[in-house]
Amino acid sequence: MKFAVLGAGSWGTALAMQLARNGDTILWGRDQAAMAAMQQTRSNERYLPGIRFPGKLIVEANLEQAISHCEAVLVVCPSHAFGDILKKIKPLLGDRPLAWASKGFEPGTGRFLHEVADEIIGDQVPMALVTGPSFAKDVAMNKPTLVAVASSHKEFAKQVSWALRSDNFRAYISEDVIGAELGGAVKNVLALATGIADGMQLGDNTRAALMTRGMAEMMRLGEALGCKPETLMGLSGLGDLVLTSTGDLSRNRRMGLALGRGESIESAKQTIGQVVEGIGTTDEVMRLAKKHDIDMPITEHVWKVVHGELTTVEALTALMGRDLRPEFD
Ligand SMILES: NC(=O)C1=CN([C@@H]2O[C@H](COP(=O)(O)OP(=O)(O)OC[C@H]3O[C@@H](n4cnc5c(N)ncnc54)[C@H](O)[C@@H]3O)[C@@H](O)[C@H]2O)C=CC1
Ligand SMILES: O=C(CO)COP(=O)(O)O
Repeated sequence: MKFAVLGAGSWGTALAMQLARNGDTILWGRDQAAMAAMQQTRSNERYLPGIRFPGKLIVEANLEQAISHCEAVLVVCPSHAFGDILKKIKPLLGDRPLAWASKGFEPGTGRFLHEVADEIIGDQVPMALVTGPSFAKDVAMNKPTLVAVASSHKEFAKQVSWALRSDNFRAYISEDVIGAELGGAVKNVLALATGIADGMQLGDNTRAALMTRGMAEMMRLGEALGCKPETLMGLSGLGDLVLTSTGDLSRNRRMGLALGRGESIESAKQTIGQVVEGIGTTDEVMRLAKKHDIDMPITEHVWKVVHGELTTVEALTALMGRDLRPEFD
């Protein structure tokens, strides 16, 4: 199946490279100059410097051309741009199936991306999402990686998973779309939390505690939303939480590290220079937690730090001072 990958940031480029290891794959990005440079160097020097594209990756700066020459579309943009891109491609999509690999919620409404896709595209085409522990750089460098493909259309999930498959890449399929999306979003908030703790040099015990109790928060919210617990314990939840809470390639972790060292969000954003989904996702996870009356103290205290209501030290003191309770309710 020939994909057009829409979004030529680090993850879109890496996924297009992975698909192109198997067959012709189109990579489209909105920045004409950046696409021309990619065409010339056969690499994405801004996001994945020095890593050459496979021969079957086709760089395309024209959106209509990209879609008309593909059999399926994979959208890989920041979550805040997801709805806009879908509206733009809807008239071009025809009966091509649609996948995405963005992680997060629609800002302002807190809707899951599959809800946004359902509203804009409807049941016009099969849909799936790709998620799990996968740093773009490692995938671009062809390091062994496992992801999950979630869809209510099992056949399309299988097609995506086969299109992505290689000696160093395996994609497991799942029918739990909400669980897969929730895991990939909440782990970004928890990567901020563990990053903050590491930036404050609180040590290994603290990181393990935040990851474990953060996981408990994810599971509580997941239960309220009807997710399968095993999805959250799998690649899209725990797997991605471990990766982004411990791996310094994570932009969310690096944002947390900067906040923990006392830097401002704005200055850290400048330094990182790429999308940090966890900042906006914190608002949307809090919105969901309140709506479903779920206790999520780590998320809540990340929210307070991000919104300047507490310093990192005050947040730590407040979390450590909470009432004692059973580990499992
Ligand atoms: N980088 C990674 O390792 C991974 C990223 N993701 C997710 O993939 C999504 C994209 O992230 P990255 O590629 O890493 O971000 P990035 O910061 O590397 O690049 C973002 C790209 O999106 C483009 N973009 C922004 N608004 C757009 C719009 N309205 N229309 C078209 N293009 C637009 C930008 O021009 C830029 O090329 C995020 O949701 C992220 O959480 C998921 C797994 C791994
Ligand atoms: O989702 C990711 C890896 O699975 C990338 O994480 P960051 O967005 O924190 O870099």
